[in-house]
Amino acid sequence: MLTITKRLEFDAGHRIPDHKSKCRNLHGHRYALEITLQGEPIDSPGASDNGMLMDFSDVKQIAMEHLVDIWDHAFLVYEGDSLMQLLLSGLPDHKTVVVPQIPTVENLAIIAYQILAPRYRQRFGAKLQLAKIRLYETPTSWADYTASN
Ligand SMILES: Nc1nc2c(c(=O)[nH]1)N=C([C@H](O)[C@H](O)COP(=O)(O)OP(=O)(O)OP(=O)(O)O)CN2
Ligand SMILES: [Zn+2]
Repeated sequence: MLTITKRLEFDAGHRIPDHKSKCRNLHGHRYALEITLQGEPIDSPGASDNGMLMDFSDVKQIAMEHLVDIWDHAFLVYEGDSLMQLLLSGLPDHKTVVVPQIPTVENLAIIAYQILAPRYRQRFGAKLQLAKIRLYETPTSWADYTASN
């Protein structure tokens, strides 16, 4: 099995509304997103991406367009966190992203996978698949979400 991994970083705010301790407070993280793709090297002599699963710049471009540019410097708020949504809606031009689950690193890794998997599939077909998303919330805390197949 052959995989490649591209790492991107972004900053975002969140809170975990029911948390027993400090994470119920508004705070932010420098998240690191590692995108792992599985497939076979392209065999197309003379092509720019010959010998690659996918050009790392294309891996990055897709993730930036569909996820990282949207989440970077945003506040990620759970759709059930109505108090927080009310507060954020009062801030003019605030960058808020409503997510369908509580924004733990586990749930954000799953959401990132669900957003990105079809994008890579659309551009590069069935020969390539998004095998894993690893999302670091802090340098010592992360979640992995792996394709089930
Ligand atoms: N399983 C999870 N546990 C926690 C999550 C989470 O998303 N999933 N999130 C938080 C907080 O949001 C925050 O990330 C604190 O995490 P923690 O690793 O405790 O951060 P610290 O900086 O305090 O950790 P160090 O041990 O100092 O590196 C809490 N738990
Ligand atoms: Zn946190």
